Amino acid sequence: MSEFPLALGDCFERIADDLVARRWSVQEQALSDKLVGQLGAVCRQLWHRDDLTPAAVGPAGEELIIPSIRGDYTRWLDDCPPTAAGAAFLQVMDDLRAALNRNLFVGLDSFETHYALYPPGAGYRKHLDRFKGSPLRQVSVVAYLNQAWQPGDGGELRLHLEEGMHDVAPRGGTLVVFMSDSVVHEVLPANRERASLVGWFRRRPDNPLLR
Ligand SMILES: O=C(O)CCC(=O)C(=O)O
Ligand SMILES: [Fe+2]
Repeated sequence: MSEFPLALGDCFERIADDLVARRWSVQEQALSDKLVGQLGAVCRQLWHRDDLTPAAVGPAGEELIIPSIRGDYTRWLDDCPPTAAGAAFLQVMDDLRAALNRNLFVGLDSFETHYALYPPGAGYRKHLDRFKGSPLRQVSVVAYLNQAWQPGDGGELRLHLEEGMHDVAPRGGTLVVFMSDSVVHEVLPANRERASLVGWFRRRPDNPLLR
């Protein structure tokens, strides 16, 4: 049994069902307080030690840093000193990947993830996560690391859906999962530091069915 159990045991099946039915899923309290506390502490420590770098927009080779479009600071988990919490998060994501492959028949074979910190006032304008420079991204995941997030703190993830807009508060433990190629979304500015782990499940480059 992991040191960091998931709070909700059946959460992966519900995520898979939601993705089939409507391409997005929000699961509150999916990660335990302990795991959120430790991952959040790592993210904030990286931030306060100046170990996060301004995130760029645009395709590979043509990246630009434009804080009015995207104001977060990031670092790949793979590029951080290993921690038990980071390993536990990767294990949870691997279990989710297996559940999605079982239920959606999508050959997801790898996962990339970075810590992200939005300073107060920073956001990320409307975008899709799959674009020319990252054609292999299939499914996006955001795990929020903000304990005691209050209504009025801002920082919502706004999903732009056919049925209208849907805002998600970045409360610690909430997991948001959506199809990278079709769910347009944006991050609204917050009044306080907003920490998360953002990741993407990728497909094998050679699967013609998934193009
Ligand atoms: O932090 C979020 O709520 C979403 C972040 C995002 O859209 C991204 O990094 O691509
Ligand atoms: Fe995004």
